[in-house]
Amino acid sequence: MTGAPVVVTGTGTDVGKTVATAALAAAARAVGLDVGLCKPIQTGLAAGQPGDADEAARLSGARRVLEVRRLPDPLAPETAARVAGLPQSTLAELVDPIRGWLAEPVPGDAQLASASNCEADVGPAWTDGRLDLIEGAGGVLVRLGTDLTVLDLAAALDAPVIVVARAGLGTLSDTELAVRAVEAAGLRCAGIVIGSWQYDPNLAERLNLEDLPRLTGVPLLGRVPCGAGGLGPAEFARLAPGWLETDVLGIL
Ligand SMILES: Nc1ncnc2c1ncn2[C@@H]1O[C@H](COP(=O)(O)OP(=O)(O)OP(=O)(O)O)[C@@H](O)[C@H]1O
Ligand SMILES: C[C@H](N)[C@H](N)CCCCCC(=O)O
Ligand SMILES: [Mg+2]
Repeated sequence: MTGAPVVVTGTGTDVGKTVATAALAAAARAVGLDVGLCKPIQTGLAAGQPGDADEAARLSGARRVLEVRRLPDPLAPETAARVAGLPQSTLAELVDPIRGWLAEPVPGDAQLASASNCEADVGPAWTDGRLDLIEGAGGVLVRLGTDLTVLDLAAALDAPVIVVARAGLGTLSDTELAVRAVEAAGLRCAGIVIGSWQYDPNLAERLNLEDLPRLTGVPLLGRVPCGAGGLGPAEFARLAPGWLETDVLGIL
């Protein structure tokens, strides 16, 4: 029985979903979990260019990557398909390949941490030594297809959802709206990750550390330092677990 994957969405584009996904992947690998990284629809990249899932794998060292569909223009997937004159993605066209990917056994040489001997207190997101992370496109209500969002994917996969948010002034309303959208869809929002944390946070950023969990009702799971995406993989993998709450895997 495979645990549910975890969907990583955000309050918008460029908030840090990919780097936060990579950080979660690195933290899971650090306790022996085998990590899978999925991007259902990648937009804005030509064939052969590394996508978000490839980038998160590069940074974290995770080896299982799935990108279901790629569309050429840097737009919301539904818009990108329309302007390219291509058919819209359906829920089944995204979920079925993901389910097949989730059903694949992890590589035989993976040194898996079973639930019994895993050092960390990890939660129900995995049962057989794996954690699979699915990154949406842009913000939580971005259309992946006609009347289709990443929340529909999360619901179909029974996946908890992490919201990646900005650090500064303006994030309180954006983040609460995103969390409310997740919960209005009947999904569990496992928590918030700040996707780009300044080394010298200003007053609003410092206070948001308390106000984000207080106002949304979900925990702040960590902060990814700004520029983290520019670290080398070894440095990223070494530092990333420290950016997240020590019990983050238990919460998932
Ligand atoms: N290689 C890098 N070097 C420095 N900064 C980076 C690098 N990659 C990403 N960043 C920065 O980190 C922040 C988050 O980028 P990221 O790609 O994780 O956002 P995202 O939410 O995944 O975007 P999208 O909606 O396109 O998926 C951005 O400010 C980006 O400029
Ligand atoms: C192309 C970019 N990298 C993102 N993946 C797509 C972001 C779509 C945002 C749509 C919107 O909210 O206006
Ligand atoms: Mg991304």
